[in-house]
Amino acid sequence: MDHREAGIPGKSEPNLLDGHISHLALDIGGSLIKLVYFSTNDDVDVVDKAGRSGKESLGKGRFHFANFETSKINDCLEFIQTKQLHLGGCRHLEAPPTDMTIIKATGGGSYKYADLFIEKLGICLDKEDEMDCLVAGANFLLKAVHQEAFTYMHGQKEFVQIDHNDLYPYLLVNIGSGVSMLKVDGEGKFERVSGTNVGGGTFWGLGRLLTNCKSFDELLELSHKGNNRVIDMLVGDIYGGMDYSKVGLSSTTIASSFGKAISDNKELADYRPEDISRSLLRMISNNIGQISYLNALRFGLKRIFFGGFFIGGHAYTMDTISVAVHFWSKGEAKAMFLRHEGFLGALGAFMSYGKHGFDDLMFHQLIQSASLAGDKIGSPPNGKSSENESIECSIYAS
Ligand SMILES: Nc1ncnc2c1ncn2[C@@H]1O[C@H](COP(=O)(O)OP(=O)(O)O)[C@@H](O)[C@H]1O
Ligand SMILES: CC(C)(COP(=O)(O)O)[C@@H](O)C(=O)NCCC(=O)O
Repeated sequence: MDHREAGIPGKSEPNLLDGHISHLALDIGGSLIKLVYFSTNDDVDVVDKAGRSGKESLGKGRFHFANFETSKINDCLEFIQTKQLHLGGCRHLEAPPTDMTIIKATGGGSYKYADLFIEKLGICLDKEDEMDCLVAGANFLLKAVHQEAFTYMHGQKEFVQIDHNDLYPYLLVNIGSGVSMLKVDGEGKFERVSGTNVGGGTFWGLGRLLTNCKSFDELLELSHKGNNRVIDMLVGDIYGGMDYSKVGLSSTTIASSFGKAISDNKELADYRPEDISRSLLRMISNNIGQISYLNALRFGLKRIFFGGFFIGGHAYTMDTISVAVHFWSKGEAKAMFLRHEGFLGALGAFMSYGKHGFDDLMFHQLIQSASLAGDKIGSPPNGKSSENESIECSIYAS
């Protein structure tokens, strides 16, 4: 479990149980469950449509992020129970107090596990469409959070200044278990233009079988120490060490991922797991980068934002995707990454509280609260809460 919360430098961590958890939203995906919740100490007076007033826990506070493996859903239920996050669901002012708590949720698991949430926590999952949520989450982050988007190439990270008047259209590529590609034209205006079944689940699934790794983080760690050239067939391997310059292929370009394995006369056990992992990571990242660019080209899009937990802020993954986009677009298109890349769906589900019962929910005055170190921008690969991050903001109901 990776749990990121609070952490404004120089400020003390809030005791969440003392504070007020106002809302919880979930994204239950094929691999991971993502939680976003908002904590505040303020109570805000709200007036419902019939003119009745009541207290609603919106105000100045912060978003917190946590994630669990979907296969360990019971840990997630326990976390929600222990932190009493489910008490911060949405209950319409008109509703009698005995009514079941409603929690916004998205992802396939919001259907698959709906009964389990009712049974274990008495929570009714209010399902929101996954693609709607991804887009809402991405638009929110891009518009509201300072230094959210960045480019990453050859070890260089550069934050991208987002011009709110010139954000659309863009291509959103969400790399989860599988990959969805969406052309985004505005708030709630988008089309899912493509996807691929070769995604994060493929890396983890194939990698586990080929290396016997016990965790995703272990597999990723291996890739850092590997050399893909041991297994990949390069252009130079085919062309006697030379470039194939007539078509723009250098000798070091991968001609065929895993291609060396056909002629090496070796068994799986003869290859180092490190090299297998690196080759696999590169194959999948490169393929996604290429398909993304081709879709951007289809619609004349210059900007491609990548989300999803597969990226997880990992330098080598981002580098490979960026190089692929750069290579195929001849430098015309840019791959951009998001700091909260794994939480687009969950944030989008959170935003959807605004559609039901809190019509005028407005997100205001967002302040980035955490400074990030090194090249690890997203969740720590080992799943430990070594990096604290949250988004501090104010929410007003009016
Ligand atoms: N701790 C982890 N356990 C499993 N997969 C992880 C982990 N951290 C990152 N991943 C990667 O993230 C992918 C899931 O990304 P995510 O955006 O959460 O998709 P989904 O919504 O399908 O769960 C996995 O398939 C895997 O490649
Ligand atoms: C089915 C999904 C939308 C589910 O989302 P996920 O849990 O992978 O984040 C996604 O896995 C996907 O888009 N797969 C690719 C399917 C395809 O276009 O071939």
